[in-house]
Amino acid sequence: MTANSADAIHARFALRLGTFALDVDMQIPSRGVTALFGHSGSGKTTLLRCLAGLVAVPGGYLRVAGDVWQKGAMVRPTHRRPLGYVFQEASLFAHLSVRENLTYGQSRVPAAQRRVALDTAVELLGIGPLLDRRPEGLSGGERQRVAIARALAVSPRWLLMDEPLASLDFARKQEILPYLERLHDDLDIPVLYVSHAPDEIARLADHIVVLSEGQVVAQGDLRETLARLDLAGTFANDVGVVIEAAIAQHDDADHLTQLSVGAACLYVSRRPEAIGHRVRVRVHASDVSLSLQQPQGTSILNVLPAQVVELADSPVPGQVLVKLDLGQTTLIARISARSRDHLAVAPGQRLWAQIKSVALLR
Ligand SMILES: Nc1ncnc2c1ncn2[C@@H]1O[C@H](COP(=O)(O)OP(=O)(O)OP(=O)(O)O)[C@@H](O)[C@H]1O
Repeated sequence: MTANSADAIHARFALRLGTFALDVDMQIPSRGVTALFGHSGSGKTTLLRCLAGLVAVPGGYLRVAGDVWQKGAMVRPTHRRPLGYVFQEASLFAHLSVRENLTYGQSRVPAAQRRVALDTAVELLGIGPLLDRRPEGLSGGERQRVAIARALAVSPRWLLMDEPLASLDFARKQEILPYLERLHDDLDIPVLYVSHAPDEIARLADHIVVLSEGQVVAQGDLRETLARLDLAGTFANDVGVVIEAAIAQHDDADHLTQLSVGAACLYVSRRPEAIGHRVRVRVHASDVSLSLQQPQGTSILNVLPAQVVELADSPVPGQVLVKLDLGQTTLIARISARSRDHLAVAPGQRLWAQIKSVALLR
């Protein structure tokens, strides 16, 4: 399904809050995870509040999977929108157990409209052992998993997640991300996932909407959008691509996994998935360097033949971004302007891209 199909989610809102103006027209697929990306103050939470019906926007329009939630004078109130909403901080009822928090949410949904069984939500988020505990005794990561399960328990037609990992430290984030990936793989509920962490987005999303100063500056397929050099200013120091590849071979002795990317291969840290499984790898532009000849005697494991597609200035002075075609995938390299001149890098040129091994051995 594409973002333009009749079944897509379509939202159009324009409003002013003090000096801030939101003016958004977004169409996203009604399957998979869409990232809503933008810097602090770009309007992400305001847009989510419009979608949830928490902000009155006269003249707004919202259609979710063929169902119109707002049009003209018709505005469906928040409590009648089949939505799950997960906030930065889990807002659970402190006086109720985890189980009661979940059943409270579900009891608001008529039995005939329940599409997600409580057991499924509990199992997907791995919170079975926590059911009889009170929120106060849970870690931040556990609380957030319960909040996500509670949002699922209302059988939403759409799940809005507003930086659900923002309040967690790195270790807790790593603990929750696999559960979010499971939602992505196992549930047929579209998710709008707000984040300003490109690495998180790269792991979870299929589609992206980029907001800047209240306006949509890009929307589309995640991999194509991350590879756009004209958006480099938005991603600043985090410019990089997402490569989707199949697991070709494991090398247990060296703790490596070989991925096949078209005709080329890429070494990454030993992955747990089986051979043939498709995985995503994010490659930061700052971890890619260029060489005119095939490097010999180098410690770099990943050296791939590439062709220059285009060049653009980097947001960092004195550096440039080079978009490279690897056959079935794209890379971006960030090199110094001096190296560009020294190597005379130009569109159409064939050269070698080297990806710093440690970058992929995390
Ligand atoms: N009720 C309000 N009155 C006036 N200005 C507001 C109001 N609500 C939000 N704003 C302003 O609107 C802008 C967008 O805020 P919003 O919270 O949507 O941004 P955000 O992208 O979610 O930011 P963050 O990533 O920091 O959470 C900000 O400049 C904010 O100060």
